[in-house]
Amino acid sequence: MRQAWRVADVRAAEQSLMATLPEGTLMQRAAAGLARRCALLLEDAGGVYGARVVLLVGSGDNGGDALYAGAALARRGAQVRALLIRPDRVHLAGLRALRAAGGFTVRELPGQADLVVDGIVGIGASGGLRKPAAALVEGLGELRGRSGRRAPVVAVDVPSGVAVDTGDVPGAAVSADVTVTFGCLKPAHVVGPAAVRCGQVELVDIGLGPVLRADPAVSVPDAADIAEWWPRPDHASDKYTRGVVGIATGSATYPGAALLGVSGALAGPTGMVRYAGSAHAEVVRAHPSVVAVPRFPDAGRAQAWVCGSGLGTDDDARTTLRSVLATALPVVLDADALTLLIDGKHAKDLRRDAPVVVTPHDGEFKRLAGEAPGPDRVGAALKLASWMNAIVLLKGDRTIVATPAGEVWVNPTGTSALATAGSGDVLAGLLGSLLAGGLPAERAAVAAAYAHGLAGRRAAEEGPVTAPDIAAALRHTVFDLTGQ
Ligand SMILES: NC(=O)C1=CN([C@@H]2O[C@H](COP(=O)(O)OP(=O)(O)OC[C@H]3O[C@@H](n4cnc5c(N)ncnc54)[C@H](OP(=O)(O)O)[C@@H]3O)[C@@H](O)[C@H]2O)[C@@H](O)CC1
Ligand SMILES: Nc1ncnc2c1ncn2[C@@H]1O[C@H](COP(=O)(O)OP(=O)(O)O)[C@@H](O)[C@H]1O
Repeated sequence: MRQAWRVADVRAAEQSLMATLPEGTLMQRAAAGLARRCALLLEDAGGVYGARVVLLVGSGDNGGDALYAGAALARRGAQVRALLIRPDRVHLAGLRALRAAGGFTVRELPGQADLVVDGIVGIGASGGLRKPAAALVEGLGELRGRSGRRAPVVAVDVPSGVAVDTGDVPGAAVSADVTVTFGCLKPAHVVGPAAVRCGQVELVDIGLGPVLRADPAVSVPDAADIAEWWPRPDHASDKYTRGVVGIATGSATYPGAALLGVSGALAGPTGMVRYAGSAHAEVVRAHPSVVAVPRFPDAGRAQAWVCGSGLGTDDDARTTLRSVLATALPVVLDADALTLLIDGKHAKDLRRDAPVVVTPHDGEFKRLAGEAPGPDRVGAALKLASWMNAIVLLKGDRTIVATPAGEVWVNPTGTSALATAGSGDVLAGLLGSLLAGGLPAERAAVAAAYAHGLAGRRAAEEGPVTAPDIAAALRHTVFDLTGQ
């Protein structure tokens, strides 16, 4: 698992660490790590000696990092030019170091470069990127160097122009190939459109870990977490002890939603899938192992229910939702179930002892919360989770899972291949199976999003992706993750 901290917490940790160290130590550590990564990129593209390096240098310590790293590269024979955003305000010691190493300043962006270092602004940024920096960053991706290669852009700490604590990109911003960050990750590295701007993120240890005492703003699961959490059968298991998941989705009008939810559930860890709804005949035809009945009261016992997509919003659908919520079981509410909650004004404080996971996309979120997630997706998901007293899985490129207790996870495996009709139905079914298999609701949501994203990627390797392809790829994905 990786974790990211907010700027105020990073600053506090840096202050307490700096108090124990000679002045400038942290910047030297940061710049050394930055120079090392830049040198690796240049070595891959013809060597450091003679390479043309352009530094974009803002007026704060972010610019200082860039200048010291530039000095290190100049000492290895690179031609380093620094474009100072505000020549009247620059990290003077860093500039002296660059000049002493043979680097110099320029007034305009050179026509050619083998590497660009973005040190315009780091965690001290406030608001969108201002002029003249805003105009400067637009053309960066076009710079070319030796043998016509596009110059990679290395961002110092964060790409300039992103909102560090929220991951929003309010205006012009750098798109980096590599972001070298210091001490710990920040939310912009993992969430929102900013995460995409970071490229590959490399963390340089500057000794911050032991003094970073605040709770992280977000956690990011990795494959080892998911493998550890995923329920597995053992020699004493039978189909019931592995858990039974119930699917109450789809309708005569939308049988596909039922089929997709069931196919997601079948890829999960439970020993049995039950289905209740008017698509029962189609479900059994496509998936003979499923026990399917037309009505929820006749469905038999399950350990968790999934309710919503394709269900419709008529009286029958309302009755089914009411029955599902009346159980003492964990439930996943998706799509039409969310609409029914809103129409019935029942979204606030669901007051159930067993957990509820709601899985809105942005449109559903807007209807549930009364406003779109906006630029702070993590903050918005947390607010809705607290208001509903439910776990919120806010779908998107970096799907967010937020709990009423204030924990937040961001899924790193998303792919735009998932943006296809019915993909969310597969996710809801899988999530229900993980809940029924005994995972705590927060972990079930995180694990489902993780595996769903990997399955989308895997399916995309074979061509354009539809929701059944995601469900099919889930089996292989789960095997890769868990060895079973
Ligand atoms: N602290 C540490 O121990 C360590 C810190 N380290 C490094 O320091 C960085 C933080 O440095 P920092 O605090 O000097 O802030 P920084 O990101 O350079 O920005 C401030 C400058 O930017 C300007 N500016 C602001 N917003 C702007 C905008 N929208 N558009 C344009 N300009 C804008 C602002 O101008 P002003 O608003 O004052 O006019 C001010 O001049 C951190 O990210 C890391 O790289 C590492 O060395 C490791 C140890
Ligand atoms: N651009 C994107 N990048 C990555 N994942 C996406 C993107 N757009 C949508 N997704 C994912 O695709 C799924 C779509 O779900 P949903 O909107 O409920 O679709 P449907 O209702 O058709 O099943 C979600 O898991 C969401 O996170």
